[in-house]
Amino acid sequence: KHLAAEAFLSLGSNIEDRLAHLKEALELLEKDQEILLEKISSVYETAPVGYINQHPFLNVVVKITTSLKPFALLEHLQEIERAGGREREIRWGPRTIDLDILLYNNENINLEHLQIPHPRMFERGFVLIPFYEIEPGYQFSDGKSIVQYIEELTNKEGVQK
Ligand SMILES: Nc1nc2nc(S)n(CCO)c2c(=O)[nH]1
Repeated sequence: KHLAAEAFLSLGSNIEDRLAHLKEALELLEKDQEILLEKISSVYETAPVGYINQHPFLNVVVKITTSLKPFALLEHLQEIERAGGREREIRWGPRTIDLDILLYNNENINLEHLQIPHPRMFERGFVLIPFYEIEPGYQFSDGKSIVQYIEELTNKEGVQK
């Protein structure tokens, strides 16, 4: 596998057998000839954000190396979501499995169907904490560390409560 790029993905599931859906998605990622799983975080149970009265999610963050370019990677992830039987009826509705691209090398992409870095990742504890677990020393292009983003989020949430 010629794996040129490094990327981070967030995986989440909040219906049926959540753990089985996560495992299935990880197996499909690993089976993909163009994706190599480098690191997988622990599984975190997290309160749903962005949508009310949903069931709690199970989330992980994974580090991959891949020969796929960003759009091709997005397509492969959408194929895994479909394979996981994702019901797209309700936007933000319950989902069997959700795969988001968080980062792709140091690239900045801002298109309608693809924004990298993921636009909401810095407000999501369910992304930042697992990310920190597998890559504590990550330096973002703005020079900030993952710890600084966690502190900012914690302070903000502190203020809100
Ligand atoms: N805790 C939690 N809340 C979420 N809200 C949305 S939308 N999602 C799907 C990810 O875009 C999640 C999630 O994965 N975990």
